Amino acid sequence: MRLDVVTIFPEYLEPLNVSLVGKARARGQLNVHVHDLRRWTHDRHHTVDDTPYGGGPGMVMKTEPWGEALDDILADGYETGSSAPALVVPTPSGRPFTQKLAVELSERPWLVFTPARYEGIDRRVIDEYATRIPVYEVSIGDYVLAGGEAAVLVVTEAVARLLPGVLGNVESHRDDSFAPGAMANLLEGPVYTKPPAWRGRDIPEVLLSGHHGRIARWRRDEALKRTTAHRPDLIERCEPTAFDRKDRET
Ligand SMILES: Nc1ccc2ncsc2c1
Repeated sequence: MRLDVVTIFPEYLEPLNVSLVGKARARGQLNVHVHDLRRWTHDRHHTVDDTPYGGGPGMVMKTEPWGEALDDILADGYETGSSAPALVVPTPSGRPFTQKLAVELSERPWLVFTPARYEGIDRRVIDEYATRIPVYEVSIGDYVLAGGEAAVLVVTEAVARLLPGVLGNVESHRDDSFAPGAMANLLEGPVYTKPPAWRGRDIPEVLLSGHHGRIARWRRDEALKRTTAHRPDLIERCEPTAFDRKDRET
């Protein structure tokens, strides 16, 4: 997979050099190019924004630098053998970013991220490229951020870990809170490791029992408890399992 990120804060994307994404890049599973948008400005001040038409607070990112940047990046990708790019526009007004969308994005060969600052990018940029390639406008949540770079880090990690060979233990996907299966749509319950006792706190007995059926049931019960407490909206979406059917029979 090829990833391009166009930003006025390239240093914000340094975390893409470390950990899971960094290792995937080192192994050649991910090809990441971070571009400074100001490279495509031509004035002394490297201007990327201007006041909004219609008035109002803040500034809007100008069309010209984005257009020149995206044209160059797409041309470079095509020339070097990449194909089927999609634009990923991080924006608070986008569709919610979910595990399902992470899976969809992970199946694409090339993503071009356009994190904005200020009040956003002039709409004509997105409309222009939407005539050529798929555009995903994506929100990572309902809160105020200064820009979209943090969202690029979130989306990139969620997508990269789904790429074949990136996660060592193929089982790791199975237990994800939002991956398909018995624990789908449930929040993960508590986890424990050695030492067996710590400041007077022991490990739940069932986890030491070696009884895999009981352990699986306990984990699902704990996940149901946690989900009921923190995300009741997910409960009606979770799949009934053998445990639930037995409960209904008894
Ligand atoms: N403020 C804010 C909230 C969510 C979000 N998602 C992508 S960019 C962004 C910005």
